[in-house]
Amino acid sequence: MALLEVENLTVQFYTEDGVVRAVDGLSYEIEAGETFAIVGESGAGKSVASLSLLDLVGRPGEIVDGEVRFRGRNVLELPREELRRLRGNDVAIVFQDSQAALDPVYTVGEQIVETMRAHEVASGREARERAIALLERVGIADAQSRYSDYPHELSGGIAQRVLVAVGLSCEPDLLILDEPTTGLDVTIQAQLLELLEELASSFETAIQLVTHDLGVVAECCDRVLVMYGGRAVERAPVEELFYDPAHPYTAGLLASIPRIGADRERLPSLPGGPPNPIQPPTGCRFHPRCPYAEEVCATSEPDLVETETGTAADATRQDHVAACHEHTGDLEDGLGYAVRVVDDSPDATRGTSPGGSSGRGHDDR
Ligand SMILES: Nc1ncnc2c1ncn2[C@@H]1O[C@H](COP(=O)(O)OP(=O)(O)OP(=O)(O)O)[C@@H](O)[C@H]1O
Repeated sequence: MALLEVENLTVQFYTEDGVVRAVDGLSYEIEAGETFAIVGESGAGKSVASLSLLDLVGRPGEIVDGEVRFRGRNVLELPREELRRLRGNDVAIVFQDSQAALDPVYTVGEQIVETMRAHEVASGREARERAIALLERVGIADAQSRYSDYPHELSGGIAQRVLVAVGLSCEPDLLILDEPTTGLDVTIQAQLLELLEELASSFETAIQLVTHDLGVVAECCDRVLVMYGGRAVERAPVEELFYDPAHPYTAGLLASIPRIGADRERLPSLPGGPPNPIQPPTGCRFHPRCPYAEEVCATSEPDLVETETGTAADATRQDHVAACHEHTGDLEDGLGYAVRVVDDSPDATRGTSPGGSSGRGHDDR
């Protein structure tokens, strides 16, 4: 049994303009200690999916279907008191806007100590000592004096680290980070990512990292789920996704990262914007933006299938799955992109050849 099992999660918002299906039949799993990324453009449903893990979707939203099992128990059916214990103790969420997430009237130390006290992890002097040790652990210099700082006295990078410390204060098994590096400068981003990697291995904490930035994913994740219009369009181990993207949307996301993909001009860029969430396109939701779309793409929605075999995927498999008619065998002309990733090391060039109805093959040049 995986640490977290999400099955057919479906979340709707009831708005004046109609029903928004923010998350639509999402399934995935996270193993203990694993770093798992959810990527996609703004509005793809990443944050709503994350909030759902702790049953935190408020009105006008509603989880209308699916299960979220943590250690085998459905979070969405837990009694209130158990759910409260789960939040923070077992699963912690760090939101994107760190300044807003910290309470302005409490010092950094008080916020960490209060979290420990509320979850009965530690109190009094012990909590204070542990809080200072945690601040040091997340790389904050002079932790002793930072302990007494108020949130407004912190820079963005430090505030983000403090939030990670708050998140880790109860030693959760799963830490959900929503856009943790947004708004930070590149150096601070790199430091934070390094820190997350280190924490994940030393605390054995699994991480669900939510981001729109595939560059961030490349730095520190084991597996990746790509979302588009509320649905999973691709899921793969991180290397596999970068070297052999199976969905044209993923290829488009990759094309926008500098450095990765020396032959970027051969990848399709992404014209247009995200789909209308109230009236998504028929068939494959990505088809209006897809350079390889054929008639079938507008009329029939592709299932999530294993890219090698074309057989139906389930949440449990660790391998490479995608929702594109190319992999169900229904696309006549195939995917015409090629990815050629040139590593820093001189002899580490790998790539994929252009797709076709015969399937995409490796092209180790
Ligand atoms: N409170 C709300 N009321 C109405 N619609 C909402 C609400 N919250 C989210 N949505 C809708 O749900 C969909 C998914 O939103 P979500 O915030 O999960 O996307 P996201 O992928 O996390 O994007 P971002 O990167 O911008 O945070 C969007 O269409 C959004 O408009």
